[in-house]
Amino acid sequence: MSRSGQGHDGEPIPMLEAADISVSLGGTRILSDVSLTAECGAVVGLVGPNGAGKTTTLRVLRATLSPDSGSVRVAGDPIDGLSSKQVSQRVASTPQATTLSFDFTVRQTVEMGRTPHLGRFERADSDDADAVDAAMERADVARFADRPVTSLSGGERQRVVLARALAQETPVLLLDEPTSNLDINHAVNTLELVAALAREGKTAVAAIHDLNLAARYCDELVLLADGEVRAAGEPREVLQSGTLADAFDAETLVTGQPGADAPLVTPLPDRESVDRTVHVVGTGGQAAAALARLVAAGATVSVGVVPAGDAAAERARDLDCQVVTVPPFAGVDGDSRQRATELARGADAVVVAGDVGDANESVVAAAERVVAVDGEGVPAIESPRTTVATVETLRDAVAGLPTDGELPREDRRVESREGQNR
Ligand SMILES: Nc1ncnc2c1ncn2[C@@H]1O[C@H](COP(=O)(O)OP(=O)(O)OP(=O)(O)O)[C@@H](O)[C@H]1O
Repeated sequence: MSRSGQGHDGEPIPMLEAADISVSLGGTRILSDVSLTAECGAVVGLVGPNGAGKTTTLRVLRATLSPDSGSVRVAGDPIDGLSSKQVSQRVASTPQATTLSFDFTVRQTVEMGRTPHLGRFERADSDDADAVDAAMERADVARFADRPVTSLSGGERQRVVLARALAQETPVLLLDEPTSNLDINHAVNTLELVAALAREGKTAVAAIHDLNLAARYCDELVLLADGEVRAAGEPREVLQSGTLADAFDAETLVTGQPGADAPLVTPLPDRESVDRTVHVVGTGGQAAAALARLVAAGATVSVGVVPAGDAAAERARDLDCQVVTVPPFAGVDGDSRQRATELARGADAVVVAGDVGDANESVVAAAERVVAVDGEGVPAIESPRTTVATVETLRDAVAGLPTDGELPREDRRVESREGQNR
């Protein structure tokens, strides 16, 4: 092993590196030119739909499957040049299905993790016992130590196989769906443990189905679909609606996780996209919620005038919408009002939500059609050009609008004033 951790050029050697891996099984191409790099101390998440090739990639990384082409290096050394014992001194893995069918106790099962450190027929010593105890403690299975593994629940067994991998004391951990059977508390604890192990210097590659847990706990993600890498990088770079639509064939809304610097992916029902341009006028949480719904529905959304830093302005920025902002407490200047008015005039509809403010009166007045989101601060406007909706029904209200205006502009102005005065 290249213990210095540095190559000849002074660059750090990745702890695990796969380059251009291709695999065919039963005559079918399963992986095509898959590459990934896990630096020392990193948690890399493998994400992607069922059948994408995550488990197959992990099998190649732990050398239980030889690729047709491509190479894997562990700490700089080609894995195919290592004996199986050497591989298991460097790489520990947990399988996807935890079928521990033999009637071993939890302790005996975790002790199996010490095998790569023992000579043939050599007995475990106190160092081994300490490693087993520590592993059981960290995976929260010490209290089951003397129970047969077959008596444990699926989630408890999953933690036992993690303990077995930890007892192996390898620099690399490969985890296939480590949280699939776990309740949310144990899922979070398990990934917190993986993150803590990484901070202590271990390198982990984990196949994780839950994109939000993956986003929160992985330094980097590799998105696989149809055996190919579709995106790789920091979670924020990888988890984007367009990329996810392509890989999962599903509509998602990507926003931010509360209390964490990580994206939040919300799957959305598979419905036809709303092909409308909408200008949102309003501030606060309700306007932010309205514009998120509209973006998720496929509408082209602009926002404003809105004070910079307002929830609606922040959400618009997150979702890459055109937004007209003014500095907080600065009032609306003529130029900003003019730009927002043009956006409203060019849109199929203006959606008013949350606190609209007097300064936006002319912006609303420029609208061909208005959808008022009923709620605190928004009057239930009634006029031929105005539809009232809730945030929940907003998508259908906008989808149902005609794209061609039917009302002459003079009428619109009158109705607008009526609407504003109530
Ligand atoms: N031995 C095999 N022979 C033929 N096809 C196989 C074999 N093993 C796996 N496959 C196929 O390879 C593809 C990738 O499987 P893999 O288990 O790597 O996907 P995955 O991303 O881990 O999926 P999941 O999220 O459902 O666990 C699947 O279509 C699977 O059916």
